[in-house]
Amino acid sequence: MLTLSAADVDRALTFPGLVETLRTAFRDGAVQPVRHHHHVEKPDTPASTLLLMPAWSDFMASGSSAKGHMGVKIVTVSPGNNALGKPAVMGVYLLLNGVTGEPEALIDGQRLTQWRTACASALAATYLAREDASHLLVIGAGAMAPFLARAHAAVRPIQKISIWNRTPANAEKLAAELRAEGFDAAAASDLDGELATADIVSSATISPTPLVKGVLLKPGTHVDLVGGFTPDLRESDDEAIRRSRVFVDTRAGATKEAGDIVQPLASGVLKTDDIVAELAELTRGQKKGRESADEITLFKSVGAALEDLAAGIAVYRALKG
Ligand SMILES: NC(=O)C1=CN([C@@H]2O[C@H](COP(=O)(O)OP(=O)(O)OC[C@H]3O[C@@H](n4cnc5c(N)ncnc54)[C@H](OP(=O)(O)O)[C@@H]3O)[C@@H](O)[C@H]2O)C=CC1
Repeated sequence: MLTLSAADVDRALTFPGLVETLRTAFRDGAVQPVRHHHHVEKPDTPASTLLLMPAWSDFMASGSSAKGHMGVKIVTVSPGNNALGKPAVMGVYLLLNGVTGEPEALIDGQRLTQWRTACASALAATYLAREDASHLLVIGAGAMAPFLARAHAAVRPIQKISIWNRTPANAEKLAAELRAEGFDAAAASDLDGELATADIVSSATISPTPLVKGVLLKPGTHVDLVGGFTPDLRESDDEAIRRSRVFVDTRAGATKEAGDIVQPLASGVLKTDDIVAELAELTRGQKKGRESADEITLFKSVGAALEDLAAGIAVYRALKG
């Protein structure tokens, strides 16, 4: 069995490559049971969330077990980690042979998650962001943020990246990292001003209260919400939902787990039928993404085990020798 580190994952993947891998994976589908979502209470730090995310190749649909894989991600989200200077998301991915169940690779789950989440957002942006989107606002400067910047820049002609973060010093640090990679990136202090001018707003925070205020968004904006992963977390307000055509990674996940969708559904601001499409429907051409230059589109992701399986297979194939 291969043991693959974050550096191995970085070596194996490219942003345009993984976007296309995920496009194929969502189009073809995989078996992905509802993930286990456990709340781990602790006396002296905020509760952790423990997620168990299995998926396997849809052997019955393909009619062949020859090329399949099974896999499971064990991932935790511990908001208290930020105060310790550590990222909230930790995890491992175990890839198994689809026929025999033999372990094939144990992959750094944190890094696999960063790549597949960012590329799922970029995949959505290929359907939902304006083709000429050039100003990206990233909200949050944690582990996900640089991956979201790189992934969006791989699918749209991004000229300028603004980064707003609760702790400004972390936004400055990320901006410097992205500038060293050749991006025109700068930390921003005026979130409202940035929301009013950005073409793509990509948010990956653990904020319990909305940061993306819908009233400020300009026509044509694409909003990419990555952060909120429980019904009580929320990155966008009701007005953002009201003004947008709303898309999700999976209806099953987003309508159950994402506060940005669950809360407006509960209050009646959003109806189930208002969710235009999930990624599988976009990739299969069953539903259309952006329909006009002026509409505001909003994509909410909570993550899907199929993304980990597809990314895990891509890493394994690239490195197995
Ligand atoms: N949709 C999906 O598939 C995935 C979603 N996620 C989610 O994305 C989010 C970010 O993940 P990641 O970058 O790995 O996490 P990190 O822990 O590395 O970063 C957390 C970020 O959130 C900010 N933040 C934390 N608390 C608040 C708050 N109360 N108000 C405003 N900002 C806050 C932090 O700011 P500061 O620098 O000030 O601490 C930091 O920018 C998490 O919620 C995670 O669960 C992650 C992976 C996959």
